Amino acid sequence: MVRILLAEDDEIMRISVYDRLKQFDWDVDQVENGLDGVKMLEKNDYHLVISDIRMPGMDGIQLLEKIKTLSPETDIIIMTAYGSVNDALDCLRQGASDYILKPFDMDDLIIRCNRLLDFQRVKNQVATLEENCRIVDRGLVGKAPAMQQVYSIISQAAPTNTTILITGESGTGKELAARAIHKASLRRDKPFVSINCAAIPEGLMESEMFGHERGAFTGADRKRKGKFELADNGTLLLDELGDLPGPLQAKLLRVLQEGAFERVGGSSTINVNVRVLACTSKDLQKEVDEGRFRQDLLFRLKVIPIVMPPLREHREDIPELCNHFLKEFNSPYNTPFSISQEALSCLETYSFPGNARELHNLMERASVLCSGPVIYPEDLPTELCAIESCKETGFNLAENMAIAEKVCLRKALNHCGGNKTKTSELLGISRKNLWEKLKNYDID
Ligand SMILES: Nc1ncnc2c1ncn2[C@@H]1O[C@H](COP(=O)(O)OP(=O)(O)OP(=O)(O)O)[C@@H](O)[C@H]1O
Repeated sequence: MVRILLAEDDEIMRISVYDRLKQFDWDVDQVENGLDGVKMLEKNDYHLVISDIRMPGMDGIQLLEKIKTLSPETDIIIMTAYGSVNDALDCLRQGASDYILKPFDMDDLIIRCNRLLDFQRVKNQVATLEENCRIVDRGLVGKAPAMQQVYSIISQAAPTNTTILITGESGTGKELAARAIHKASLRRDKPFVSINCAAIPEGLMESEMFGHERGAFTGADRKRKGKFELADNGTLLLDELGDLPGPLQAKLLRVLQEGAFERVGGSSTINVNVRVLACTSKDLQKEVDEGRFRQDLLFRLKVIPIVMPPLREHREDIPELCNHFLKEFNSPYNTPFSISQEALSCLETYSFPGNARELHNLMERASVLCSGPVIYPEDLPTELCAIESCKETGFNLAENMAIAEKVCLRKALNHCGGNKTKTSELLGISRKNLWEKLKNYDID
């Protein structure tokens, strides 16, 4: 529902604007001065503030400054008398969205309100679309059978409202899978909200999840919606669920069963329609056996389980993943980044304890350190290259020297932008000698 704050000291004016605004399906609060306006803004979220400039105590200009810090998303319409247009222009410069000269036609004010509210709606839609595009761009990649199994469960389960528990080692793409489920569900145009149960201190977790009323605890100077309310009609991802403190597990179970909860410090029951997805890299059955996790909650959550495979179990996806990750990084060369076969063979023998996230980070590092658009073994951490070079050559000195020579030639050539005359000068060898070496090592 649209929420509007009206600040005006002139009672007749205030009541007539209030009555007109109330004819719409808008929730309107009214105050007589800026100080009371600030108090209301600290407690509530407003789409729009309509404020007079001249008011006792705190005037409209000071109120405007406060709004810009307390609630930068809120639009402000300034009401001003004909003689103080310059003040109104100052307000526009300081971030007011519009002004209206008194006396005004109420319909004129309503048109201005609607224009700003429409613009807010469009801005929100654009933000949702951008977020969705970002998710599509960063979708799950991989064609290996282990990944196909994941896609198949996602496509069957996504259109339902069932709770899904996604498990797997760190970096295997659990959060991406959760986003993919939301994107493929009927809730795709509604919010996707996530909360990391491991990153928030235990004392704040309940308020993060369920919100709080004003004064619920020291420092709660305004009421606040929790993630469950923010995700209403959409999807809520409980990331690192294995770290959810015991008392909250009981409250979560109730929301999952009844769709209802109370804010911290509140007594009224709030009903929500939220699809819950949960991720964890912990073995929840073990957590149950050791008394840290509720068995009934685990049963409720794992109606449909998805297990993300570790990268070492779908190595065949490494080349596709590399190219997918490399697209993220802007190449300063004329061609986009790509990876050489030799670098791929280094990666294919590595165990990847950090899974696809580690591969992503390796590609980011390589894209910064490489001296051309192609990633070679020397752009990977030395441990990885060492594994590969020893695998191929053992400890034969001549063969290891040849690898070093090849790396040096390629780096020098890249450094000189492919210019062979400059490269031979840089290396201190003749152009003919360089040409022979390049041919010998099959370097273009
Ligand atoms: N199959 C995949 N396709 C594309 N990118 C992937 C894939 N798996 C993981 N990633 C990438 O790896 C990184 C980690 O992914 P994500 O955060 O989803 O993993 P996670 O399993 O939730 O990790 P954690 O348990 O540590 O939170 C991200 O950059 C993600 O884009």
